[in-house]
Amino acid sequence: MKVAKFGGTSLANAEQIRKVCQIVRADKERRIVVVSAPGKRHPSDTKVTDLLIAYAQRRLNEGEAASEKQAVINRFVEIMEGLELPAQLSREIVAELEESLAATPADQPDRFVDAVKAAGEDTCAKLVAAYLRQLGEQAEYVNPREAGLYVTDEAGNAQVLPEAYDRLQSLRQRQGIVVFPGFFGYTPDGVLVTFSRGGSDITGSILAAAVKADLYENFTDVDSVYAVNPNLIANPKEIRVITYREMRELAYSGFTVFHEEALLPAFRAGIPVCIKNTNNPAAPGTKIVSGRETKDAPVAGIASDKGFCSIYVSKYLMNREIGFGRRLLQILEEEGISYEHTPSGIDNISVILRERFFDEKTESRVIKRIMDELHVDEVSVERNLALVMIVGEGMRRSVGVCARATAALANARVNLEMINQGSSEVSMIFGVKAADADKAVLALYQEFFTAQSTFPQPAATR
Ligand SMILES: Nc1ncnc2c1ncn2[C@@H]1O[C@H](COP(=O)(O)OP(=O)(O)O)[C@@H](O)[C@H]1O
Ligand SMILES: N[C@@H](CC(=O)OP(=O)(O)O)C(=O)O
Repeated sequence: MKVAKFGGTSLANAEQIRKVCQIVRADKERRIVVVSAPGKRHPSDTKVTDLLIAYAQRRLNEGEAASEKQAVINRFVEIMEGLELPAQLSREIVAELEESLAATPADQPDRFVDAVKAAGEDTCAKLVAAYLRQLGEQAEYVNPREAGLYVTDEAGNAQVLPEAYDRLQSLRQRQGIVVFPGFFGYTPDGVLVTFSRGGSDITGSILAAAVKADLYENFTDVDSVYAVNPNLIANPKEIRVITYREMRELAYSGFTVFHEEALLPAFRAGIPVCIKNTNNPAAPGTKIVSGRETKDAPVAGIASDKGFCSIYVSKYLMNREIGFGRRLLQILEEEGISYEHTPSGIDNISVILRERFFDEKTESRVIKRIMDELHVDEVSVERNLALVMIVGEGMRRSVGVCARATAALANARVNLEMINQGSSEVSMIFGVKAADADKAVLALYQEFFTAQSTFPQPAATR
């Protein structure tokens, strides 16, 4: 049995949905289909999820949002007309959509926004199931609440609860094709909560783990995962096979093609994942597995992500002060801030954070606490940083990867703010100014993936 997830661009209009259904029908093993909400039809278009967010925000601010509501309905009506679904059925689907949108924000705006956002995936699943039936397939829409996709109560950032897996297992016994909306689940008390953005990938992975699928297929709009974001470099090297660990690191730092939280359920259950293209299903795609041969090249991929900042703290004899690191991180914990990395020297330590958790008010509070409570010599904050990451299982066995990377960055005149090699040795992170991030990625790509390397190639050590 396979679980196949289709992303927003794969469902953007009637023509795309026809392709999706053709792919589903082409393999009898594709028994569970997870759908996103319709995405962009062209680069300047708006995803249905973003239309829904605009609707929810305006309802919250102004009480009504008629034109935003109509924009959502129009997208679905256009799709259903294009698929030639019976008028009565289309009216029923639209009526259910309108019912979800009519919910009152009351005093829990987060819950209202989540319920509205989920309507995109929910409506899409209903109409895809209807279209599959129109094609003669036995197909049913399954609601995450009825199926037992239980999640935590964190609006817009749900986490699956362990008991969900047992409940969802029974999907395996269903006859015909199950069409399941991605992106949301319910708390055990019945409150709808969405995953973070891009979270339909997570739904697919959870279902694949729960039903012990042979394969989790993730259909998107590119032939494969590439060694670098194809929006930065044209026609980059395709990755055929990548490990869960490599993909997790790359997804963390900018490979938006697969949600970083989506790997864990499949990984724990040992389910292989394949990223494929709805517009070119014959292409082999990228397989994510637990282990792979690494003799060809040390680096599998290069990713970058902006929006980081760094708190630099120095204090003479910091290395002798027992508990210094804990007390520093405790200040962040008490302020509700998660941190990303902590590169350190003998008498200094930097804490790298996502800027979105560190506005100016928080910054002044945290800096004051660090000075008052830790009596440091110096504390400063640097903003507008990017993290550029090179990732590869083969790096562990290769000499000189760091030298090659830093030489390439130096040649491109990129100043390094920070270097961090994770203890797993699967990745190396370079902190650079956000304005230099693309230049850094290009320089590293040329070094590790093209014949333009200027550095002597060292041999593998063991
Ligand atoms: N390294 C990469 N390899 C492939 N695609 C990437 C990579 N990094 C970023 N992307 C982007 O991810 C997009 C697919 O992800 P997404 O838009 O979330 O798809 P979907 O709507 O199918 O879920 C691609 O169109 C591409 O622009
Ligand atoms: N529709 C949701 C969830 C999702 O996974 O979408 P996509 O498959 O288009 O990335 C979002 O836009 O966040």
